[in-house]
Amino acid sequence: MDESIYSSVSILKGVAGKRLEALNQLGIYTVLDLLSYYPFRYEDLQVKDLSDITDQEKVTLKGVVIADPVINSFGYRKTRLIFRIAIEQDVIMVTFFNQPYLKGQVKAGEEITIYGRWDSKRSSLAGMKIIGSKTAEQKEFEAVYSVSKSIQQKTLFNLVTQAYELFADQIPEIIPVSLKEKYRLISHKEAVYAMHFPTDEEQSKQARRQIIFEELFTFQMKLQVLRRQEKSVKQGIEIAYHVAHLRTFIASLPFELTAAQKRVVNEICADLKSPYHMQRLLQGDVGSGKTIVAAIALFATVDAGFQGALMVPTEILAEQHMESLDQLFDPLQVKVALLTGSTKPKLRKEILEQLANGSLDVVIGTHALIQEDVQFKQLGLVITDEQHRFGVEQRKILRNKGNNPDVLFMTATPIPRTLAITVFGEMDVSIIDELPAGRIPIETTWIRPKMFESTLEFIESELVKGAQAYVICPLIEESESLDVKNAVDIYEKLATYYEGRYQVGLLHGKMKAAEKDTIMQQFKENQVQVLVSTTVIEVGVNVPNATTMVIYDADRFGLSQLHQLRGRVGRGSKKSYCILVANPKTEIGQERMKIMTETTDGFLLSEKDLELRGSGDLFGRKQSGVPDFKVADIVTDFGALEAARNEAQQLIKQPAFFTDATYHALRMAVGIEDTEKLSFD
Ligand SMILES: Nc1ncnc2c1ncn2[C@@H]1O[C@H](COP(=O)(O)OP(=O)(O)OP(=O)(O)O)[C@@H](O)[C@H]1O
Repeated sequence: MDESIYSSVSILKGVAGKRLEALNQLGIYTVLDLLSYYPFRYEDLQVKDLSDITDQEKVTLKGVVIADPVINSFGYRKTRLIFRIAIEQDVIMVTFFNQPYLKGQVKAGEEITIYGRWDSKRSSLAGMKIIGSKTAEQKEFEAVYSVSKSIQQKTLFNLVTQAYELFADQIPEIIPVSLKEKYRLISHKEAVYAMHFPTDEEQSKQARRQIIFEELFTFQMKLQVLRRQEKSVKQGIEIAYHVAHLRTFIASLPFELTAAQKRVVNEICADLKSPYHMQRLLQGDVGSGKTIVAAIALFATVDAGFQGALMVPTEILAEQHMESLDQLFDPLQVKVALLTGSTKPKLRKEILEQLANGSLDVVIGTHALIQEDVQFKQLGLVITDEQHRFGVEQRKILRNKGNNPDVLFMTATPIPRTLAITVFGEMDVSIIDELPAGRIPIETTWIRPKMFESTLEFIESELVKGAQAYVICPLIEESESLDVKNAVDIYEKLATYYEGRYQVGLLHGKMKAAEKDTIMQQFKENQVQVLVSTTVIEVGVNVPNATTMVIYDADRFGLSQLHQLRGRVGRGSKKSYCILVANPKTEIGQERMKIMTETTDGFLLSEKDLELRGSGDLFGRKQSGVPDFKVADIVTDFGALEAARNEAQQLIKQPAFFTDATYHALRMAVGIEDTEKLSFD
């Protein structure tokens, strides 16, 4: 018989047609899916003492039936089954509406356990179900499933029961015995049983522990397998740079690298030199100095005779990187070019030719880099900045442009460790966890919109000292053109206010690229002192002379985004300020503002963001590939996540730990076709 736990649920009795459809809608296709469809909560059926319960609480009470019940009819075909029970010295009334058939279970002199809603004024219980009598076995917990209109709790529960009875022995055990012992985990079979049919709280806790670990472990194994495949199937490029050249280059920089920068440079360079394909995520808080690390990696690549590409999400950022890299590379005869959507056709053609014949060493650009006609002679390294803004597909296209070049992803959004491990688990991670010396922490204040006028004076007190300021405009959800209107209004207001003393500039997404460049350039050169902008400047912009950041509607941004915006100031040696203008209506909104004023630690903020908003909101769950675990939660189960990751990393090197059965279970869970080989070597 080839019916198995991996077969369609339709092999169960009573599953066909509409019911099958309803199950499918809940994501239940196979018997295993059904058994893994866990209750989202349990009804506590533990018997309570009368002295411990409050009015309208749902409780379980146990007593002795005083006399046989009576049935009253009322209204149209409505009935009331009424009886009294004695609970020690007390007597209470119990009423069941419209369930006259229960009469047979209620017998004078017998013990009975009833679940219902307590009415303390009347000393009565509105019965919901009889959970223990002479004829019914008593449970302390009852599973509650999230169901749809087309399928009922009871039906689902009965199907789960049927599936368990038939297929319990086939419930896959993925976790090797050695790990189970180490983490004192029960078997998956026991866990599945206890998830659906727990008899006490302890059992249900043990079950959750097992399921959480199993989910996280399976996911981490999957990442490890993918990564192994990537490493073994595709050999990377060996970038054999000259250490002495690299040292000279680093020594020529205008500043000494921080210890953290040195560490990540070492990590990246070791990867470049190895014949493996590098997939590394470089994480660093705003202003921590990632650009220079990218520059060093690009230099090493060029030194070894390869080309490098740096892909960024906005033209403004591309321009900015072009400028700073050109300054560094020009004296060394490293040729750099900028390629964006607004590069003129003639220049574009030239750049493409030079990339193809190898006379251009480094190209910096936006998504224009991934167009089909862009070909490289010897692409060795691809760096993508702010990688979560690019889709996976776009990254792949760029990667495929060479002979499997090394890849470095940079992100200024401090991804919480929890997320980094889950989402980017297949990558190596380098972290810059230190800011260059001499930075003064940014002072953040939160004001109400009506106090905005006073900020104008404050800004001026900074302008007087020769510094510059950003003003980020209110957000309009529905329409970018309304955002622009807001920006224009504020721009006009400020331009009038500072007229004759300071120049105010305006920047928004609807402007042409050339206009944006001009205004950015003017701001960089301090010809414009106050830049009014929509959020287009959010990522990467580096004007160290700017010391004030005013953010309108601050409560409508996530903490990570606010931190990004705030990170545009405090990039030099001058003291900087951030003013949040907001009138949050919700408590969470207020808490967010408060947290912002209390810390400038980007990692802490993004952890908080995750707590307050949930991981889905941080990058958009679908895009980020944050897996939808059934029970595990990457924030609260962080400890288990780390353990699972470490174990997966070890185990992938020691396949002997897997028995045929666990190996098969893992293969099924990871979703690897039979024809593919799980690569362990
Ligand atoms: N080791 C260092 N010592 C002093 N200044 C440094 C050092 N490293 C970088 N800087 C300077 O710090 C500023 C911020 O660096 P950079 O623009 O690379 O930050 P970033 O990590 O890209 O930040 P963001 O993600 O916000 O763009 C720049 O002006 C840069 O020249």
